[in-house]
Amino acid sequence: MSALHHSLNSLRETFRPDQVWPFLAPANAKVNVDKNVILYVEDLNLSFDGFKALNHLNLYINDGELRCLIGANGAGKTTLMDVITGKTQCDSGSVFFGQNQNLLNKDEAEIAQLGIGRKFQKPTVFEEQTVFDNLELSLKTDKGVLPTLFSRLTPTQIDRIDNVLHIIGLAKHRFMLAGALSHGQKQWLEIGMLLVSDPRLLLIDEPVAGMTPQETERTAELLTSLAGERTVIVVEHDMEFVRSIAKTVTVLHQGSVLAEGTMDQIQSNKDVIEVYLGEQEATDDVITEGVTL
Ligand SMILES: Nc1ncnc2c1ncn2[C@@H]1O[C@H](COP(=O)(O)OP(=O)(O)OP(=O)(O)O)[C@@H](O)[C@H]1O
Repeated sequence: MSALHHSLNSLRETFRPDQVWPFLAPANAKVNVDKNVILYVEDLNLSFDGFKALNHLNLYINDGELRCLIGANGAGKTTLMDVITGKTQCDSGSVFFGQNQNLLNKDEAEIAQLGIGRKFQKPTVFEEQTVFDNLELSLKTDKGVLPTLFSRLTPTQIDRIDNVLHIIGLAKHRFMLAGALSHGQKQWLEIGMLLVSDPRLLLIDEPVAGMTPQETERTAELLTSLAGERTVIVVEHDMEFVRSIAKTVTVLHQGSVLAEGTMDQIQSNKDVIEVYLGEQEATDDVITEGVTL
């Protein structure tokens, strides 16, 4: 890059509107986590034609934790994520991001801008674009940054993408077309596409479905490394994977929290055993050690 380009980029960065006028900056700086809780879900209810998908659900997530959310099909996991991210409206209850941000009066875009990123189960990367371009596109369409789709990347933005490429382990593949990546690598790229906007809270749906054992192991490392600085909620059916990453597990059942604790506590929990024994008996599965979820 020429010296002139470099100076122009620095100037552009210095006078970026959101840096000159703080009210244009991404709102995630304004989340109050003084009490160390980043997500408060209280007495949440949602019925579909009389069927209670969410039923007096209470959930508290600490800032920086990695929480796993498990439960049988239809337990309400996706519906809960939909309400948190503004995709679906609840009937009653409250959802706060930090102590001060009421998510129920915000739309999907505002919630994303506050610093909540969601990754759905299926990767939706742009297959015809390179790994780097996918990340660049995400950065430029990040609603926290003013529209810059056709402008050059600033040095800060390039650094941010480089940093994300290293975090997701795709630095060597930056010029590869996303379509040529393995399934696992596509999932990591999509996590990277969230990371470029520096979210505070990541909601990740079934990250290891369809992955090889090696990819699963790498994903466990990745998600574990993301927690701390960020908060991560993972919805997952693969219990071995959950055991490998989770400190605290929340079990949902019929739209409510059935149990919460370490994986060992969950597997020996009376209510969990009762519910899952019933379901296991119905499907004639064999339970070998504690309860198989
Ligand atoms: N838009 C909708 N209209 C009607 N019923 C719905 C709707 N969305 C969800 N449901 C129902 O609400 C219940 C909870 O569904 P949800 O998808 O949240 O479960 P889940 O725990 O995510 O299950 P899975 O593990 O299969 O993804 C299910 O019985 C589902 O059929």
